Amino acid sequence: MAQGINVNSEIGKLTSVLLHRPGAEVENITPDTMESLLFDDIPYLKIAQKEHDFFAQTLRDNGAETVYIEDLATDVFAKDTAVKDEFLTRFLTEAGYKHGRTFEGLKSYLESMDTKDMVDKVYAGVRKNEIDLKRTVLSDMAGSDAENPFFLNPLPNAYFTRDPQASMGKGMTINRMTFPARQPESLITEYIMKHHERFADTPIWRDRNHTTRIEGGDELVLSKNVVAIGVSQRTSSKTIQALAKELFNNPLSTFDTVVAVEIPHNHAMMHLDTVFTMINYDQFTVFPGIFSQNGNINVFVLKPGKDGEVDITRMSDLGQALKQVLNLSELDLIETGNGDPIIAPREQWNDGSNTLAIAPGEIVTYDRNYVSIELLKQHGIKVHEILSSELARGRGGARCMSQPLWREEI
Ligand SMILES: NC(=[NH2+])NCCC[C@H](N)C(=O)O
Repeated sequence: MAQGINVNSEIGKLTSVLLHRPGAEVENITPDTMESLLFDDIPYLKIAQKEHDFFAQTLRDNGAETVYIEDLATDVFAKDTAVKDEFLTRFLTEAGYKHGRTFEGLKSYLESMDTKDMVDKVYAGVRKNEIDLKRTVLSDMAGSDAENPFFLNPLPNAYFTRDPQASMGKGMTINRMTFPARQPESLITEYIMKHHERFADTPIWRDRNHTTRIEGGDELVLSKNVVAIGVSQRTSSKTIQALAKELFNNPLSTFDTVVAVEIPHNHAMMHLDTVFTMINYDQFTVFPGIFSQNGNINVFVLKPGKDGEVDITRMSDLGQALKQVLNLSELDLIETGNGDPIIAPREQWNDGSNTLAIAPGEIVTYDRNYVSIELLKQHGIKVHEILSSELARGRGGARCMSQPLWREEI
């Protein structure tokens, strides 16, 4: 077991990675809640779990330790009941229950469980018919609250462990998530980072106690010095500038360049890593739909300025910007679906651009995107294909489902 975090690239050999095995939360999605829970369909859980186990096995077979976030949370809460108590109070408060009978009822219900069951329940959600609060309140009988069968909503996006936090160098960002459906996920991260001995002394570049948003799918570590961050549906430009300032001024950080890439703000491309991933020193996947007709895109290069401020240079050529910040003479941008107007958007929708590099030039990706896979192979990439019928319904691929904790240096 490696202590702490070490992620100085997107491509260094992956030796430890954080996952979450999809559980009962996925079966608590309904047609009515699908949209607010950020799903496009309801996955068949049994198959989703098989697919996820196959993914995890692929990572282990290739030398990575797989660490399950639900196990880390269980360690933390089982070890210290005061921490567990504080967590439950905050979790319930953030869910809208500050005190009173519902708060007390939910808290004692969760506390009565074995810690692992409690953690599973936090992910799964709590239905109103699970506990009898012996109360008569209007909100149980009328209005939108009455329509919701849950006291605590499920967290079905938790298997996308990439997003609630992001490893960056020796540290981490713990993210303020955009949508309520995902906000509780990073509270769990906060408790793990604060209380698990594995992460003692890990610097936190930015915590979740902000009103401006950022999600891990937008945070790419291109090198020891350079991070790329998407300006997206989920990550605001304000957050990027504030994070850049922190990274440039914190003595524990090695980063001196942040590249902000503005992408379309929509559900199909909610994060930068759904349209762009790094797969080798000088090779990237890219979805051509992010460029304007003339091939341009808004790219901003942030550098340390005077008096701890940030200097910003605007560019419009992604390739040019990448060459400049990474000191490359050549660059290979490999287009999802070979740039075909039908195949590219279809394969992007099913995360064909979303690859997880496990070593330079070696990636894990969904099997269904066979046109992109063939092209990647032609460009010399070694591809490990994983099963994808059910997992893909949540709109995330191999990179979204993994949070690297340790990568070897490149
Ligand atoms: N890193 C990623 N691209 N994650 C994908 C997350 C998908 C998830 N359904 C959401 O909308 O939040």
